[in-house]
Amino acid sequence: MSFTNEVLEYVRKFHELGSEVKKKYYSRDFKKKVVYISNFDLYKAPSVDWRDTLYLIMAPKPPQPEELPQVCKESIMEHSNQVKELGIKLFELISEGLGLNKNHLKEMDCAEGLYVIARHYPFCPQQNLTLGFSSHTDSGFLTLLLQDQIGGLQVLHNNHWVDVPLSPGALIVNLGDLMELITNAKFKSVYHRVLANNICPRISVAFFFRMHLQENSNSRLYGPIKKLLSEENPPIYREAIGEEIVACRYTKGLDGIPLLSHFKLNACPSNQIV
Ligand SMILES: O=C(O)CCC(=O)C(=O)O
Ligand SMILES: [Fe+2]
Repeated sequence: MSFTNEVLEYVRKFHELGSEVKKKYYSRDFKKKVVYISNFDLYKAPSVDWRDTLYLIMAPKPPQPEELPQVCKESIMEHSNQVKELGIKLFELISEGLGLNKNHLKEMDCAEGLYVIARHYPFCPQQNLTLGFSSHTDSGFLTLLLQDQIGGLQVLHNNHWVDVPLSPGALIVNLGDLMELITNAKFKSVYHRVLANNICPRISVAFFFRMHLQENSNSRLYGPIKKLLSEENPPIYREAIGEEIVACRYTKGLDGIPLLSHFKLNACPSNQIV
C-alpha cells in the first residue's frame, strides 16, 4: 500500500473505533502529545463545525509508543519522519526562493515541531446549516495536507470559494500565517474551508510545521526577516514571540478576523472575512 493510502487507512480505523476506546484520549489540554477532540474552539465558535480530530505531536519529541493509539502505533513514527524530511526540503527551497541561505528557515525552527492532525468529518444530516471546517488560515509556517476521495476542501481565490481538485496520493502544500509574517507578506497564507456533506464521512490528515512550544517554551521572537526588508519594503508586521502568535488562534478561535491583523503595524484588527 502507498504511504498516503496507509496513513488515510489507519486514521479512518482510529475514527471508526467505538467511543469507549477513543474516550481515553479526550482532552482540551493541548500540551498533551495525543489528544482526541471535536472542535478546538467549541466554546467560542458561533456554530459547531462538523468534525472530530486526533492530534499527535510527533516532533521534536514524539509520544512513547504506548501513548499512541494501537491502530497507528506501528507506522506513524516512520511516516512522520518521511514527512519531516519532505518538509525540510520544502523549507530549503522556500529559503532559496526568498534569496536566503538554504538553511535559513530551518535555523528559525520552522520545522522544529511536527503536528499530525488527523480529521474525520462525519456524515452531516443538515449540511446546509454548518461546515466541516469554517474559513481559516493555518497558523503555522507550512502544512502538508492529505485528503481522501470525498472532496469538500475549498480555497478562497479572488473572493470566490474554489474547489480543490482531488488528486489521489497528492499532498497539498499550504502556507500559514507564520510564513506570511516572516516573509513580510511576500508569501501569503491562504483562506480555506471544508464543506460538510450528507453523503459520506471524509478523512484528511494535516502535517503541520511550526516551532515547538511545549515544556521549555520557545520564547524566540518572530517578525519579518531583516534581509527581506528595505526602504521600499518596510515591515508590515511587528515582532512577537512564537507563543503569542499561536496562542492568539487558540484564545480567539476562528472568529473571522485575520489572525495576522493582531500583529499588523499601524492597523487595527477590523477586516472581517467571509
Ligand atoms: O480537512 C481538510 O481538508 C482541511 C483541514 C484543515 O484545513 C486543517 O487541518 O487546518
Ligand atoms: Fe487548515
